[in-house]
Amino acid sequence: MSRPVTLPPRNASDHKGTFGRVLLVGGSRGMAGSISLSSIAALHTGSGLVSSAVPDVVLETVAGFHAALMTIGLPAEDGRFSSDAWESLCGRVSTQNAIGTGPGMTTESGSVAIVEGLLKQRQTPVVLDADALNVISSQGWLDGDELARGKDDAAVVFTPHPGELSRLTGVPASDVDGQVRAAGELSKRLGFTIVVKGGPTRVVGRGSDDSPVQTYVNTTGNPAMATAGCGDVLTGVITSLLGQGLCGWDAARLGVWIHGRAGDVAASRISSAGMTAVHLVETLALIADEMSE
Ligand SMILES: NC(=O)C1=CN([C@@H]2O[C@H](COP(=O)(O)OP(=O)(O)OC[C@H]3O[C@@H](n4cnc5c(N)ncnc54)[C@H](O)[C@@H]3O)[C@@H](O)[C@H]2O)[C@@H](O)CC1
Ligand SMILES: Nc1ncnc2c1ncn2[C@@H]1O[C@H](COP(=O)(O)OP(=O)(O)O)[C@@H](O)[C@H]1O
Ligand SMILES: [Mg+2]
Repeated sequence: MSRPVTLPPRNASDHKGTFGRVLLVGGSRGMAGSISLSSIAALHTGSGLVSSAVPDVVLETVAGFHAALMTIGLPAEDGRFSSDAWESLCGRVSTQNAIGTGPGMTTESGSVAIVEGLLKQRQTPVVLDADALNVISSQGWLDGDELARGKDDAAVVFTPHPGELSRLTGVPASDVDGQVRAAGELSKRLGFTIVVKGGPTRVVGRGSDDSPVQTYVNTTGNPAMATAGCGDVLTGVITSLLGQGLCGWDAARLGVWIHGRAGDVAASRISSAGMTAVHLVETLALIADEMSE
């Protein structure tokens, strides 16, 4: 049960500001649950303040999932972000300790502008998942080195499943070793940390600017997690850990570890076939102290 890295224990003088302010951006009409799961996962892994920025047509739905969540309604069209959503969001970016985006947001023009804006800014760490990654592949933004991170830039963490990674790299989902190699090349070229999801999940990245790209193989998790929304939960976990001050490499490794551990505990308490992402996110709250010394 060895953790790849630990969080410090909480002190008596700590307050919510100590544990970071994070923002989860995504969702659409029909996929309001995805970004809600990400946001609740951030609350359940220790973030002090969590907001969800969603198309305003789903604001009440998302707010109704958890009373501790703050919600920001962004301009919407046909149930998803409209092209001016980024203009409403961009002023809030620098107020956050970390931002996660992608779950449930579709790849329409509003999402394209949000992903572009978040990649261009370099102050706030970001996690990109699901449709944020699909936007990047469809726009061909990985072809050049424009997105490359320098040593003073905030972390970028990608969390693709094999289908998304195939769209990003061209390596088919069936070629696991090839996908890990392609993720390593991407990480080396652009300085990102890349979570290659699967059984087991691998994290590819580097701990500091002068260390080589490494691969961490996660030891937790199981096939009960092969159910809708479990990846959305991971997006929120890693965003939460970045917001608590971990670097991309540490947030991704500890994130996949606690996420898989919650999956193991939930599967044994519920059942392998019957466990859902809701059980997973509830279990995270019960075991979150396992991340601390
Ligand atoms: N409750 C919700 O609102 C949910 C919304 N979701 C959203 O639904 C949208 C579509 O995402 P999906 O991931 O379902 O669709 P995708 O089309 O990205 O992924 C599904 C395909 O990817 C491949 N794939 C996925 N995992 C694989 C694996 N382990 N091995 C091999 N191939 C694999 C398969 O070809 C599969 O058909 C996203 O916006 C996503 O965030 C999902 O996250 C599920 C839950
Ligand atoms: N067989 C498995 N073994 C271990 N973990 C798994 C397995 N199947 C799925 N998972 C985990 O569940 C999550 C699924 O993510 P993803 O495909 O993005 O789901 P969704 O988009 O539906 O939320 C990943 O973190 C993955 O590692
Ligand atoms: Mg996913």
